[in-house]
Amino acid sequence: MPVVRVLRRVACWMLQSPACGCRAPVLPSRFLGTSPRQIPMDANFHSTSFSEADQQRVLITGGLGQLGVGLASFLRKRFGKDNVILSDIRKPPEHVFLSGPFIYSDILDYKNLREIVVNNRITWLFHYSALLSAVGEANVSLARAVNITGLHNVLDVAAEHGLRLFVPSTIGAFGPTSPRNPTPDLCIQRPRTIYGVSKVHAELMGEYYYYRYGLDFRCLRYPGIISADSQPGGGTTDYAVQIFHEAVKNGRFECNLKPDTRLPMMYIDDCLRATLEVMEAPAESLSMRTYNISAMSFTPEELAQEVLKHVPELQVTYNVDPVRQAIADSWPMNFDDSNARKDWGWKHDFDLPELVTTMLNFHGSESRVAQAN
Ligand SMILES: NC(=O)c1ccc[n+]([C@@H]2O[C@H](COP(=O)([O-])OP(=O)(O)OC[C@H]3O[C@@H](n4cnc5c(N)ncnc54)[C@H](O)[C@@H]3O)[C@@H](O)[C@H]2O)c1
Ligand SMILES: C[C@@H](O)[C@H](N)C(=O)O
Repeated sequence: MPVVRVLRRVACWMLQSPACGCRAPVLPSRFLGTSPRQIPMDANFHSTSFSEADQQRVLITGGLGQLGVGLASFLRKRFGKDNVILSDIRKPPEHVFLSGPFIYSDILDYKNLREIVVNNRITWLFHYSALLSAVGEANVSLARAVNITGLHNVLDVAAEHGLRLFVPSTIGAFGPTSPRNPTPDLCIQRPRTIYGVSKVHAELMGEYYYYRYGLDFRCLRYPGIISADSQPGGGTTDYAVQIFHEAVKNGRFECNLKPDTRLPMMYIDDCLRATLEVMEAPAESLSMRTYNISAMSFTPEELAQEVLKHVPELQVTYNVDPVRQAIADSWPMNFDDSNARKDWGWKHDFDLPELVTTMLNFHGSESRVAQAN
């Protein structure tokens, strides 16, 4: 039954992971484009000169945004200061520049990216460069270039040099026709922002490179991330960071989303720990390459109520930004992350009360917290 045998081989290639052993290279060559991106026929993407036991050499792209500096400091504790290179197209502030290796890297410049990976013997790449949801809508062509063309460069470099690649996705990869409460890992994804479209593209391209070329692609869909010592880069969930700055600075906060807009959120420490955990998870524990992760879900009103317990004089008003509101209304309200919990043991530490206390403590309001308790 030769037809059945052929169909079985094709199905095996399409359905199984590269680790299954039955996926002999089905196609004769691995061309990802024209020179300089040609990948030789005999390339083996798993045969770098580094084994799992070796010291990782890490590159973070887009590292000067809300999350990258925290990620670098977290990974440096694990891999050593000099083994984690932060990169961006912006000039780093002095404390960042002095805290460990920093390098200029424009992800739109493929040769520059490849040179950095080769010269620094990079083994793991965390790809953080992006234009977020609100700024993306304000500059669609730049968002398309950075989020889509930039991703292609990163995928090709990672595949060419056998890197383990982490790309964050987002709650924004879902849209109004997705189930929103809760949103599972696998469901309809028809986002209506360029940011969301580019992130669905990233999820699919990464998974395609995994199945097609054996690229070790790992991806988490982050909720809105809340951080104390870094500013958000122009997203829809930014209000949940800004309320803390404003509460402490001047006791007033004007929210740009309606009071009952429910979105999934996470404290940055949980986000960074999840990122390292999924990167270190044994390949055989990963039943998927893209996972939802979740911690809490709240509305501006609920967040304000929790902050008011510590800063009773805080005045919150609402002045809705129609662009951000339309985006938020199309996003998940609650995120189902049961697969991450089952497969690689994901568990969050911070719920809303711990988040609020931690954020206010960081902003120097310990005295107010003490007074309120
Ligand atoms: N912050 C969140 O709440 C959140 C939630 C979900 C997913 N994510 C994802 O996590 C990643 C990091 O997010 P963030 O909040 O730090 O973003 P950010 O907007 O704060 O930072 C992005 C960085 O990318 C850099 N960048 C822009 N163009 C570049 C280019 N051509 N080459 C290299 N770098 C370039 C910018 O200079 C900036 O420092 C992004 O991919 C984002 O989509 C973030
Ligand atoms: C949710 C996330 O991807 C980002 N904070 C945004 O609002 O655009």
